[in-house]
Amino acid sequence: MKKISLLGATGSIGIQTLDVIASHPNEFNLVSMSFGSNVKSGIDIIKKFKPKFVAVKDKDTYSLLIDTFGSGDITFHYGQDGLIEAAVFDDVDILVNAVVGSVGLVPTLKAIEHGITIALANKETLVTAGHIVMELANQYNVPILPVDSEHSAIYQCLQGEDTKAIDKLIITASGGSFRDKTRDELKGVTVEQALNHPNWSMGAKITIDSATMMNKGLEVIEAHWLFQMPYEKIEVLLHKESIIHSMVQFEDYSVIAQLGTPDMRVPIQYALSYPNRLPIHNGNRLNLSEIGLLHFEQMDFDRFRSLYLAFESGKSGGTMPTVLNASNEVAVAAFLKGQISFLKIDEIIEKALDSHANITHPTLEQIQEVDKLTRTYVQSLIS
Ligand SMILES: NC(=O)C1=CN([C@@H]2O[C@H](COP(=O)(O)OP(=O)(O)OC[C@H]3O[C@@H](n4cnc5c(N)ncnc54)[C@H](OP(=O)(O)O)[C@@H]3O)[C@@H](O)[C@H]2O)C=CC1
Ligand SMILES: CC(=O)[C@@H](O)[C@H](O)COP(=O)(O)O
Ligand SMILES: [Mn+2]
Repeated sequence: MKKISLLGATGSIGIQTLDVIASHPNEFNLVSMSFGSNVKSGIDIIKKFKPKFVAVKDKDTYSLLIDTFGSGDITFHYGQDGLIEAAVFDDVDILVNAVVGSVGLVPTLKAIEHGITIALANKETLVTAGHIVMELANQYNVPILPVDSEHSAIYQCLQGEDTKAIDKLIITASGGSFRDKTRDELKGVTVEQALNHPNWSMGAKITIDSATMMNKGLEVIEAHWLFQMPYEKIEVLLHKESIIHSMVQFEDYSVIAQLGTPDMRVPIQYALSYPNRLPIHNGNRLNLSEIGLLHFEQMDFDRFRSLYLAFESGKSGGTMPTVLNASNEVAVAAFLKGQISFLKIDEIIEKALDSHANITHPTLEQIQEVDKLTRTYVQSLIS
């Protein structure tokens, strides 16, 4: 029985992780969890899964939970300290980090220091401080198991392979909600249109990232760190069907791909059951003869400016990816609130990057400072 801590239980990945846990009660046990402000969903989850520890974002939600559940079997906490305690509670075996944004960084680092295996959905953590996370994971010999579908696909393709024989990683991209629009046609697009992803049902932030193609940019940086791969060996291919979740080309030019219907429970479950596989509950079998042709196109870096900015930030390294991530988080939140237009997202990120003096080998404290300053700077641009 693996003891699981789940950060972000009320989110898209969180709910699907709970489905995996519930469908394999002899394999997984939820002992600790966190959520933000979705109290109704949070209370339902607590009643169903009966975790021993629950962390929430703020004190008001914490007080409400104490009123609802009393101070008996479950320990409640809130804020950043709560998130960290939830991550490392009672020597859990696996931390599923499914919060959104760089708030997931410190809990991940603390869990690594406790020797807890990390199942990582929260890609912002690796983007903002990849070198620190990977160095610490090496030092404590802690596996970082990818949950992101493309990275899980690559991880699966690499099982039993010699990573030195990799020619390149090929990350597939659906193209997001506006993949068939020109940049000019993006001028008047609405939040509702942007949230309408063609293949995946996901949280709001990642769905907007997918529409700007920043999601793919973040994934390129995530792949760089997870697989220790130079950027020159990472390619992004437009693949509108989202059937091939990613591929690896080897030096003999053999290509190994992982395919499946778009169902995040598969990579989540693979991370939880690794190195074994388990049957998937109510899954959809991939039927290739029904699908017909699969299509691939090269990426247009002028059309998808965010992808270009992400590659450039990744190659520059240091604190540039931190600025990329923080400016994107603030710009996307502003777009979702109707404060800026869709095309302003790229523009703001580029301004933030242009105005930043890179710190080449930043400490955690420097990263946190740059993250904070970038957020303030971008807020000032917005207002
Ligand atoms: N959704 C998907 O299919 C995929 C997601 N990912 C990545 O996984 C991560 C989660 O994405 P997704 O599930 O879509 O996001 P959601 O927005 O659906 O869920 C985010 C979760 O984090 C909680 N949360 C948000 N802010 C805070 C905070 N400041 N402190 C504590 N908890 C917080 C939310 O709580 P509440 O709702 O209660 O406020 C919610 O439980 C992201 O990094 C995303 O890029 C990667 C691949 C696929
Ligand atoms: C399911 C998943 O992993 C998402 O990151 C998904 O890949 C988004 O799709 P695109 O960014 O390719 O549109
Ligand atoms: Mn992905």
